Amino acid sequence: MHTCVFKNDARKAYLDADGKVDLAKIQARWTELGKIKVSLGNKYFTPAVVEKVKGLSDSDQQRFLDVMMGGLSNDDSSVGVYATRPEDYDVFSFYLEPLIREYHKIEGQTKQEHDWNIPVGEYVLTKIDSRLEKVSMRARVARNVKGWNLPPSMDKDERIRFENKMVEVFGSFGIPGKYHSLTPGHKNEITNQQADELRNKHFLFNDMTTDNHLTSSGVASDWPHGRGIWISEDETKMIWIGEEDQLRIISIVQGNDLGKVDQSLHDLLNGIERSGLEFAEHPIYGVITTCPTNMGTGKRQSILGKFPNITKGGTDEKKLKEVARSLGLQARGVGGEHSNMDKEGTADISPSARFGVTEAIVTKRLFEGLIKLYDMEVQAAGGNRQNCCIIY
Ligand SMILES: Nc1ncnc2c1ncn2[C@@H]1O[C@H](COP(=O)(O)OP(=O)(O)OP(=O)(O)O)[C@@H](O)[C@H]1O
Repeated sequence: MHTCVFKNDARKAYLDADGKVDLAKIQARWTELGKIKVSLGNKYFTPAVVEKVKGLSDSDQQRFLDVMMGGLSNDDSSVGVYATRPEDYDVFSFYLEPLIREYHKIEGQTKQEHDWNIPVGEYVLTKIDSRLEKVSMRARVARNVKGWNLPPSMDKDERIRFENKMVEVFGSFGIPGKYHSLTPGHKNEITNQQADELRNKHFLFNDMTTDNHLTSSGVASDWPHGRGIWISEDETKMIWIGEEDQLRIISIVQGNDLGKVDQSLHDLLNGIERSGLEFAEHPIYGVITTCPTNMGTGKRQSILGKFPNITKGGTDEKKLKEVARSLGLQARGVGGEHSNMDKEGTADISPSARFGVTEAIVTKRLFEGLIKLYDMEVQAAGGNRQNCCIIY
């Protein structure tokens, strides 16, 4: 079995005998990785960046190393950097800005705008196919709260304090629900079996210590302390604590109107904001997230659907991924990112863009992309709609 390495051990390879950051060792590792796969973290670690880093204080150099730990520790990273605190996006902008621009395909001046004005009754899936009556629809936003470190650099005490702060918020924000904690000894602690049941329902995130990207970057440190999930009584709204971001605010609705899942998510988000929590926001990049790929809206909206013809009975999931990419969408397996599709080609489809688009545009792109994707599924079935078993 693949063993995961934790940040404090992994970072030792990039320190000198006095415990200071050794830029030459970092440079050598990026060069080595470049022969396997060029991540954005690697591509933008230029000689000019090295010169800038030399001028930083010792503690900022240590932070800079932390930012790159995920990329340095994994051969398969495509981005490979995580912010460790909201200020990283300014302190290390000489490195992160070009990377963010490339990932989000931003040219010229861009300032993130927000727009939750998403029409209900417009993006209705039965308009695409009448059988898309009851589809699993999900929308989530990533959020972090001002004044706290981001998960890669929280220590155990900060993680536990953050969880308890959120438990107070859940008691006051007016939506009936229950908090389930993974923290040993927490008053709301659940058993491993209960946690697995929540995972099977697609509610709870996976054990983070099984993912080397999360362990090596420090995101998974102190697992399972300070981790948990709040779930509304009607099980349509949930909030993750302590995963890649401090908060993942989620709605899952079974139905066919994409606008309804947005409405549900926005109600939840407003409830949290009413409690007085202030989210970390950047004047240009929008909401601050641990991974630069989520900056902007922090929103990912998806549906679960079956694409047995494009994927040739699940044997060619690469094809679905390619087709989806050409439509500005991303296709994942149903177990979350990096999971595989089944023999019916069941996939989680979401728009890729998060930055430089509004929340409303994300929903519109999902709907418009699905029109084309289902059309391609019908074509792959030889034009016979009845050969497409599209429901999850
Ligand atoms: N439309 C959907 N309906 C129900 N569950 C879903 C849907 N889309 C995704 N999920 C589930 O949500 C869980 C989280 O997925 P995943 O980790 O890929 O995404 P995420 O929360 O958006 O975070 P990230 O993009 O950082 O990985 C998984 O269990 C996945 O199956």
